[in-house]
Amino acid sequence: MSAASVTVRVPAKVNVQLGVGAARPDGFHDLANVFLAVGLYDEVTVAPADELRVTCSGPDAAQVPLDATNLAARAALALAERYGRDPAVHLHIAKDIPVAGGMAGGSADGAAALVACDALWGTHASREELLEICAELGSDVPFSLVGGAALGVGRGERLTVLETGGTFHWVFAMAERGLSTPAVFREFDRLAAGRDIPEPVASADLLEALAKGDPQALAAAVSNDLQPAALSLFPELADTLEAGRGAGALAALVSGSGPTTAFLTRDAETAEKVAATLRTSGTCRVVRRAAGPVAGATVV
Ligand SMILES: C[C@](O)(CO)[C@H](O)COP(=O)(O)OP(=O)(O)OC[C@H]1O[C@@H](n2ccc(N)nc2=O)[C@H](O)[C@@H]1O
Ligand SMILES: Nc1ncnc2c1ncn2[C@@H]1O[C@H](COP(=O)(O)OP(=O)(O)OP(=O)(O)O)[C@@H](O)[C@H]1O
Repeated sequence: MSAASVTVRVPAKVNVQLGVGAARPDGFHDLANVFLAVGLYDEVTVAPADELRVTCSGPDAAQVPLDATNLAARAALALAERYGRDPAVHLHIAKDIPVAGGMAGGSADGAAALVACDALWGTHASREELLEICAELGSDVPFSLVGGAALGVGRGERLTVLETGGTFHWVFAMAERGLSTPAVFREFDRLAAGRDIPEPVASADLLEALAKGDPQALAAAVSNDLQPAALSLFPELADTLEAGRGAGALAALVSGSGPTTAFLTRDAETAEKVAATLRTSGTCRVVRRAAGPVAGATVV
């Protein structure tokens, strides 16, 4: 690409707590969503072109839409509209984050494209403006911009940055097929029917474990209210969770809306052992290791 291109690197996320409230009148759910950015990355490169165009490379590229529904394209269009720019750019996504895996891959590309177009066009949008556009694009998009660790409330888009006292080592098992986020929330509603759903609140123990950088304490506090819904739609994930627990993970949970499963380990060596066991378990498609927190969308 020409010298006038800009590349932004953006991480995946895991939800260490996903507290879900009852469905709101607008169909969304109030959340207590504790995000941790982990070192699995997409890279979005933007360069001037004759028209808005999206391309994608990587093992899951065939599953990524290349039309105006792509979150990277939507981000470019949103920024162009706000600043009266011509949105004619080529956006290339080098995708390493699993697609429809509950790791905010599309959201990551939206945040990355926004930062890349802002740099390419010299629009110098403020952090607040960028976060506002991110929230319009999707509930997870603001966190992809910010990275690190954060509590998201409302739809998950209203963020408070959290302190972390160390690095946490994770293993991620990608499943044979994806799960649709709206379908998982719908299944949550079905399973919750007739029950009183309390307001979700962030766990004080969990926030303390993050602040201390204590993996054992974090493992005792992680939770995901969408996990029963994801397991209901994808029962085989229980075998993956069991294989990881058996291999020595401190905690095993579904990542966000799934179907990627996440395994928190004591240290990097244990992560390698858990990854090796999962790879031969026959319960998943691909196994990756990643540590977090890491920075959000960053120009490289
Ligand atoms: C499951 C999580 O990934 C956890 O971080 C997010 O809550 C989902 O974030 P996302 O993919 O950015 O979601 P959005 O694109 O905003 O919404 C997709 C769909 O998920 C459901 N949704 C999402 C967020 C939320 N707080 N309540 C919901 O019910 C809605 O059906 C919505 O139509
Ligand atoms: N840039 C993109 N990369 C991947 N999927 C995209 C992108 N833009 C739009 N999509 C659409 O979004 C759907 C969900 O993909 P994504 O990888 O974001 O899921 P996810 O990681 O489960 O999301 P989340 O964790 O935020 O709920 C895809 O099936 C695809 O149709």
